[in-house]
This record gives sequence, C-alpha cells and structure tokens, in this order.
Amino acid sequence: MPVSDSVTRPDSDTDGDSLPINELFASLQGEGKLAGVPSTFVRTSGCNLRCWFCDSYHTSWEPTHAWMGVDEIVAEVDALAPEHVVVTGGEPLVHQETATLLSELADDYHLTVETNGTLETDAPIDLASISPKLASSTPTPENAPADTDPGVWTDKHESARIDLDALASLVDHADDFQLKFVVTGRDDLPEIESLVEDVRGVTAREVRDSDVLLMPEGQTREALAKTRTDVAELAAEFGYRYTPRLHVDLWNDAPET
Ligand SMILES: C[S@@+](CC[C@H](N)C(=O)[O-])C[C@H]1O[C@@H](n2cnc3c(N)ncnc32)[C@H](O)[C@@H]1O
Ligand SMILES: Nc1nc2[nH]cc(C(=O)O)c2c(=O)[nH]1
Ligand code: SF4
Ligand SMILES: [Mg+2]
Repeated sequence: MPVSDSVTRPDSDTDGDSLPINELFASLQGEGKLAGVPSTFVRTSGCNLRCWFCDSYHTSWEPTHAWMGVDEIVAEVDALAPEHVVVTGGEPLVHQETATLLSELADDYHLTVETNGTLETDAPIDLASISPKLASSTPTPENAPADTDPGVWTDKHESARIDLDALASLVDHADDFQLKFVVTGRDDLPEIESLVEDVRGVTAREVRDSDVLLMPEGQTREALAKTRTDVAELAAEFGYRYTPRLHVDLWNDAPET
C-alpha cells in the first residue's frame, strides 16, 4: 500500500488525479545507463524514507510542492522537447497517481522511473532505475541534515529501506532495469554484493554485473570530488559499472538541473 506520509492531499482534489510536484524541467539525464540523454524530469514530493544525504531535501525532509493535475503535467511534458521522461522524487511510487501519469505518457515517451525500490507498481516503465538504500544511508542525529532531528526516522528508515519482494517485482516488470547504489566508501561493498545475490535469488530475470551501477555519494562538486575516484576504482575492482553524476559536474547543486 503506498504511503505518502508528510504530503497531504488537498480536500479540493476530489477526483484524486493530482500529484505534488516539486519541479518539472528539461535537462540531460545525469546518472545511469542513459547518462547524457536529453530528458524531461518530473519530480514528485514526498518520500517513505529519509536518507541523511538526500539531494532532494525539499521532497523528503521538508516537502514543498504545487499540486498539478495529471493532464497539466502531461501538457508541460509535451511542451518540452525531450523524448525521454524521468519520473523521480521524492519517491514517485508512494503516489498512486504516478501510475496514472506513466500510463498517460507511455505511448509517446521513453519512461525512466527513479525509485528507492521499496514499492511495487504495475505502471508501464521502460527503465526502472532502482536505487536500493544501504545501511550507510540511515539518518542519525550526527549525520542528519542541519536543523533536522531524525527522531523516529532512524528506525523507520532502517526497517523500510530494503524490500526484496518489491525489488524483484520492479526488476521483473520493467522493460529494462538498473540497480544504482549510492556509495559512500569501501565499507558499502559487502552489503551491495550480498544484496545483488539476494535479488538474483528472487527475480526471474538475469541480473548482470553491468546492470549494477556504483554512484559516488555527493550533492555538490566539492563533495563528489572527494568520493568519485574511490568509487570508480571500486567499480573496476568489483566488476560493476560506474556512473557519474553529470548534472553535479556540470551545474553543481542548482535547482532544475
Ligand atoms: C532524490 S532520489 C529520488 C528517487 C528515489 N527516492 C531514490 O532514492 O531512488 C534520485 C537519485 O538520487 C540519488 N541520490 C540522492 N542523494 C544523493 C547523494 N547525496 N549522492 C548521490 N546520489 C544521491 C538517489 O539514490 C537516486 O538514485
Ligand atoms: N540531470 C539530472 N539527472 C538526474 N538523474 C536522476 C535524477 C534524480 O534526481 O532522480 C537527476 C537529476 O536531478 N538531474
Ligand atoms: S529515498 Fe530518495 S528521495 Fe527519499 S530520502 Fe532517500 S534519496 Fe531522498
Ligand atoms: Mg537528482
């Protein structure tokens, strides 16, 4: 059951076909198998996890958004040029209406969904970009964003961050998939290896090492400069794929990029 804790649907949305949208813009896909491809990004607000490092703070720790009708979102996507659409968040799959949006776009666009992999969907997806959250993502009073107290989220995040059934379902369902891990250092690798084996055990599909992507943690150029070489070398050592964060290299942490 999707849970959109912290994003309250307005009473006026009686037909329930709206989504809380944090931003909608055209850019280049910065991450993953399609890095460099011109894409329109639809960023929903609200998340069922609280990664301490979340680079979209205003969709998770402090959600902000305007409610947009699905038809209105489709019209804005149509007005932008790209043939690729990336639906992200926040966690887009906490909202049932995300499935409606994906169905409306499916005939005309290549659809990537950026998801933390904890929720299932039957919506049409060309590339399921799944980013399962490792133990190193769990918020604590020491690492939580400035002026936040993780409170119940330390336990809530820790118990919700991995759902093998949801991971298997997403991997089996989409036309293509990638497992894109945010890596903070070498200590993350045993958990990645063990989780990849667990996913291989529950999916009908082949999970190749080249479907497993290591992405350096870092919200800014400065932070990425400290992590990317180590993470690239870990990818080479373990036989996984490395993904840059092109948008951070190009535009740092500017909004709508
Ligand atoms: C903001 S999330 C939204 C989608 C979904 N909630 C998820 O986590 O996959 C988009 C992507 O950014 C990644 N991400 C978030 N914060 C990051 C950081 N500080 N460094 C590297 N990647 C990060 C996530 O792992 C995910 O792949
Ligand atoms: N350029 C760009 N590429 C991205 N790929 C995934 C993103 C996301 O936030 O989900 C993202 C983003 O925010 N910007
Ligand atoms: S799951 Fe995604 S949106 Fe949610 S807190 Fe983590 S990185 Fe941010
Ligand atoms: Mg992003």
